[in-house]
Amino acid sequence: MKNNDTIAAIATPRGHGGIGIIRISGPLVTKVAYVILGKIPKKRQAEYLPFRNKDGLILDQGIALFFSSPDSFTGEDILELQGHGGPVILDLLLQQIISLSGLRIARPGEFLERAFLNNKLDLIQAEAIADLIDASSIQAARAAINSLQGIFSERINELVELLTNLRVDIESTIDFSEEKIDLFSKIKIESRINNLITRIDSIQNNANYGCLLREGMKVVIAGKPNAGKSSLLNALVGNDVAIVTPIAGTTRDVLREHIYFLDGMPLHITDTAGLGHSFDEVEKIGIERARFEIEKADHVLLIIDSTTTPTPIIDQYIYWSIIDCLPTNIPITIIRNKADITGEKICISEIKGYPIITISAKINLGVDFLLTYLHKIIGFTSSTEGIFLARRRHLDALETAAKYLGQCKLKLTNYYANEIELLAEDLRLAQQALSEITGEFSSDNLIKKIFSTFCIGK
Ligand SMILES: Nc1nc2c(c(=O)[nH]1)N(C=O)[C@@H](CNc1ccc(C(=O)N[C@@H](CCC(=O)O)C(=O)O)cc1)CN2
Repeated sequence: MKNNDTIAAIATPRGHGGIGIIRISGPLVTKVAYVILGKIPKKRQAEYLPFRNKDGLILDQGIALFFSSPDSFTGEDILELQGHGGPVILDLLLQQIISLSGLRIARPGEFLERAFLNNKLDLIQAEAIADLIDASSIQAARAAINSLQGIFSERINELVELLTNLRVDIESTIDFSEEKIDLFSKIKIESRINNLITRIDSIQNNANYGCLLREGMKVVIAGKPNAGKSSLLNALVGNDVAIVTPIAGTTRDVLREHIYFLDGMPLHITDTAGLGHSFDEVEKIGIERARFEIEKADHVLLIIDSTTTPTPIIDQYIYWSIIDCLPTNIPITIIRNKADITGEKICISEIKGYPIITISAKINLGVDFLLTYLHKIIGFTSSTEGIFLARRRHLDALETAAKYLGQCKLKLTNYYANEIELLAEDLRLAQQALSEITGEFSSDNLIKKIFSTFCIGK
């Protein structure tokens, strides 16, 4: 797809800074250079020049950089005007540029979109740039760099190539035989499908990990009023973010979530209203919201006041009445709080398959132990070696591809020899799902949607 219009935008954040950059991309870049600089700068060489308006008035004095098509970030002609970083001066310069006919302000992500459409990078790499900019930890940034360098794309492309070869072989069988596979071919195809399944499984593991690094995990603290939910939140995030009082029901509404970085992975911790039975209208709304939060959780920390429940076994009623009203598919860890009062040892035990950790949130006893435990159950390490950042969209596509490969294998195992074209169809659908990850076969709508979430000037 060729773009005829030339786009311009301020590429640096708004505000006062040392340097501010305006980037222009498209066929009219040389015209802009003549108007603003009076010349076309030498390719890929920084030149210190006055930036003028149409009447020759100097607006700023800075560095100009010219990249000629196709050797540029977008693949088009690009001019960068690196001036002083003040909003007034940059706006004035940008106004001058877009007042030239054929020029307009770029949409968010449009430079990257053009780079993608001109095959400078694939969709994974474009997304990795956005994720690199938005990275909230060193580990997430490293993983984004890995994706940007093509580690993820390479693994998808390898898989697509193996799939294509297998499809070609199977489809030629359809063409030339009587749609039957002999036993020898069947075994060979089966081993090739198994190889694909193993590979996709390993990519899925890596991508799950990368997605966790990007999105983090949602941990919800739940429990009866006054069990110490807010104290636990404070102990975990390390400052007094929630109001803690000994009056039951202080947390009337769900508090905003707080982020704690566990080896670079964001833990989104939400403290909820007490899960008691309240007759107070305001508190009832809080409890409803708490349930809503719990349903979206990856992990629930169900906190119990150990002073009112001397041993977990005795007070089964309290545990199970709460657990019974929680969704069954979300892992729950029971936290026995207030060990400073009961003098209980910091430990981990288990009841009916639920892990129980004894702590004192108030005096910060066992909180590190709890974090180490969370760390372990997530299976998270701080190493980003070979880890690439992934998005939910990638996980969904990988799952679809894995589903079709699984179906294909099943059909082959059951040896529906006369359904060989169905095998080929499964492989085609698996390949299509994978190609959507890199953007090779993505719909225009999906591509527009992805790029529109990027920032202006990117
Ligand atoms: N001043 C400035 N700094 C920047 C960018 C930019 O656009 N301008 N970038 C923007 O995001 C990033 C760097 N990304 C870039 C990617 C490709 C090319 C480029 O010129 N590619 C050519 C030539 C490659 C080569 O010589 O090896 C090409 O792909 O053909 C430039 C910058 C970060 N820093």
